[in-house]
Amino acid sequence: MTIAAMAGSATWLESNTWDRPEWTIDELIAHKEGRSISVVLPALDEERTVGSVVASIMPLVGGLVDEVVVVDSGSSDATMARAAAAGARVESRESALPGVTPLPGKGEVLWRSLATTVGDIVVYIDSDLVDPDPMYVPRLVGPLLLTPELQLVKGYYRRPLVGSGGVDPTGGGRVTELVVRPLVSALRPELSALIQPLAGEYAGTRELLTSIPFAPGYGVEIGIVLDTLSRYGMDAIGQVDLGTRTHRNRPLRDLGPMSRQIVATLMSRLGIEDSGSPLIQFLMEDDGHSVRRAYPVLDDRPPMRTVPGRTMVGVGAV
Ligand SMILES: O=c1ccn([C@@H]2O[C@H](COP(=O)(O)OP(=O)(O)O[C@H]3O[C@H](CO)[C@@H](O)[C@H](O)[C@H]3O)[C@@H](O)[C@H]2O)c(=O)[nH]1
Ligand SMILES: O=C(O)[C@H](O)COP(=O)(O)O
Repeated sequence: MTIAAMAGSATWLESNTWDRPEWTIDELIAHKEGRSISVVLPALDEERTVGSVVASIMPLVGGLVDEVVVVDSGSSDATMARAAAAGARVESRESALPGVTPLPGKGEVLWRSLATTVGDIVVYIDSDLVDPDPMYVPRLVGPLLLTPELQLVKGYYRRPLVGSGGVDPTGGGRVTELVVRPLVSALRPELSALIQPLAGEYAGTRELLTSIPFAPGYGVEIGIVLDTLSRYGMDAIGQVDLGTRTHRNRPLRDLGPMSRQIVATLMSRLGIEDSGSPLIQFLMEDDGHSVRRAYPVLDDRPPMRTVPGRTMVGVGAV
């Protein structure tokens, strides 16, 4: 933080951005003060990367981290076996929350993870990361452990885009830059200083995460950010520099449906009615085109603490 931040005259960007996180793991452990930390990886067909992401976190278990759980999203490949071999506890959607029929999507597994973990702080890490930095988790929990006002800490980073033309070192984050940040600046400008609102690497308090609804698909991250803002205000949100983050870049045709869902969730949080109409994609082929429709999901999962049988309060060390 800057001197202005420490003097109490800072903007949110100055006071709530940790741009040079240098805590040691031992320092962070000393600040746990009885709080437990769960790390959750959502995974759908990530057999190529999930093992190395788990392996980057396992050395923290028993010290800073209390449990590492991969929640599988219905994979048909060896994701669950690779995650278990790397040392994670692996849960299916059904085992994470028995008795509730699963919905498809990423938000669904993040929501279910709250029923099968106990940490006072929950850290989400995507499982498609390439060469993940072992300091992601320590950096994400640092602000939460040290700053009582915070409820949510998002990672931010440099984002390469790997394509047929090679690597563009800062070309990644296409949905973030072309859809989400422009909409945020139009509709919730106070969030404009949040560098990676869609980051899949973030940490929140159980108190926050169990008290808000979850969009079941790719709307989950923008939903969490907007709900945190409306319930707790900007002072409850922080962001921390994680360095460089490389992941599997999806083709443009997959990012349209993702964007359609994010727009629907964003509008619902702002009280703007969505038509519910699909995004219609015209996929050009050599001899014509095919048409694909992507419908947004407009219903949310309820706050986990309202689900029968789930009291969902922090229970201290695992
Ligand atoms: O139905 C799904 C889809 C994805 N995932 C997992 O979710 C993570 C991120 O999914 P991905 O399709 O790679 O998303 P990105 O293209 O990386 O999209 C960005 O934007 C999304 C929408 O905000 C966020 O969810 C992502 O974390 C963020 O990186 C990966 O571990 C996936 O295996 C699931 O578990 N279930
Ligand atoms: O966060 C995003 O904007 C999407 O995940 C797309 O990211 P990419 O352009 O780095 O693949």
